[in-house]
Amino acid sequence: MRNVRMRAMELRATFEMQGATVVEPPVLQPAETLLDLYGEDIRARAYVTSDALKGEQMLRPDFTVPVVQMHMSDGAEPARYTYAGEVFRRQEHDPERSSEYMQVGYEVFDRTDPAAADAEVFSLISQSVAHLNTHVATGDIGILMAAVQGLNTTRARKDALMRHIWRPRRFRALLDRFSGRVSVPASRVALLRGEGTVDAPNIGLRSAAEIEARIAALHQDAAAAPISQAEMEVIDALLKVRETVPYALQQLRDLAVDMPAISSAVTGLDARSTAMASRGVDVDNLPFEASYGRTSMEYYDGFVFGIYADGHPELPTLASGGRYDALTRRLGQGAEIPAVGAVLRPGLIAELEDAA
Ligand SMILES: N[C@@H](Cc1c[nH]c[nH+]1)C(=O)O
Repeated sequence: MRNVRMRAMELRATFEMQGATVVEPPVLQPAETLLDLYGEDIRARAYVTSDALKGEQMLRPDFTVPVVQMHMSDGAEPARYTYAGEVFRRQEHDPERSSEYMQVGYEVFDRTDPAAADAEVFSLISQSVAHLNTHVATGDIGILMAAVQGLNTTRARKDALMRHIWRPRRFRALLDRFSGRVSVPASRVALLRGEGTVDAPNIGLRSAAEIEARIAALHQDAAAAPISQAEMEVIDALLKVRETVPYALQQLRDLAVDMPAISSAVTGLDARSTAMASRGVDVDNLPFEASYGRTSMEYYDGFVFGIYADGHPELPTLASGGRYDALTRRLGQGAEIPAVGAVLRPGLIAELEDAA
């Protein structure tokens, strides 16, 4: 097989030719400040080690977070960056997958026209794999987030749903509970009635105050009205949207009539499709799934996409990416900038090229 590193450098050079600046974030990254930004899955899969002077360090699980941090501390605007190098993630559930592999990425920080930036990233990345047989999935986490934020329910319930957007089954279970579709477990009912409190020494990780706060939150939640049937129907319909972009847009516009909170996110999808079409993307046949992208990178909050090799369901994505506006805010110390990017996996690309 051809050298993966060389293939990675070639791919990076194509992004450099588009005007991106090459960056080389260190392999060792501060875990205490950065690890939380990835979310639960990556937090459990990062290689973390301690350093007496620098504190907990991790092998970078991706480039996006270090690049955002670098950009927010001293980047000029707008900016385009490219990089190539290894990332590290433990694969405890899937020994077939590598825990160390190369990525080549392209990241755009540009506040002028987010739809155009989405289209730019998508079309450049797609062009890099255009010679291979692939299929694409696209989605928009921002639509689901807007739907959750728009629910007529308590802040605490919305926060819980937002946290679990990334875990579709837990998300579903919460919705079922908040809407009264499933009844409250007997143990919870007993707890709320004040039964079952035992006079035991406090030996757990949580302090007595934390336990009391949690019980108070459960009482508040029990007193809240259920999420209405009508809202649940819109959410159910939204989660099922799986069409080509023009049909998906039609369905989403219909849903926005009943749930105006998603309107501006749907308008964003419309603008992106127009921007993609003007870059030559065949939008009429481009798949869109409202539930797509609820995966390991919890910093996405808008456009998401993945490109897969045809006939290789066992392989991870050849390319994937999305928008992460809120991440720039979290690392920006008051500043923020809309941002979007994606990575290619040169190792998989070279493997498929060799097989062709
Ligand atoms: N960093 C992401 C890919 C990405 C780059 N930019 C935006 N998303 C990953 O490793 O999966």
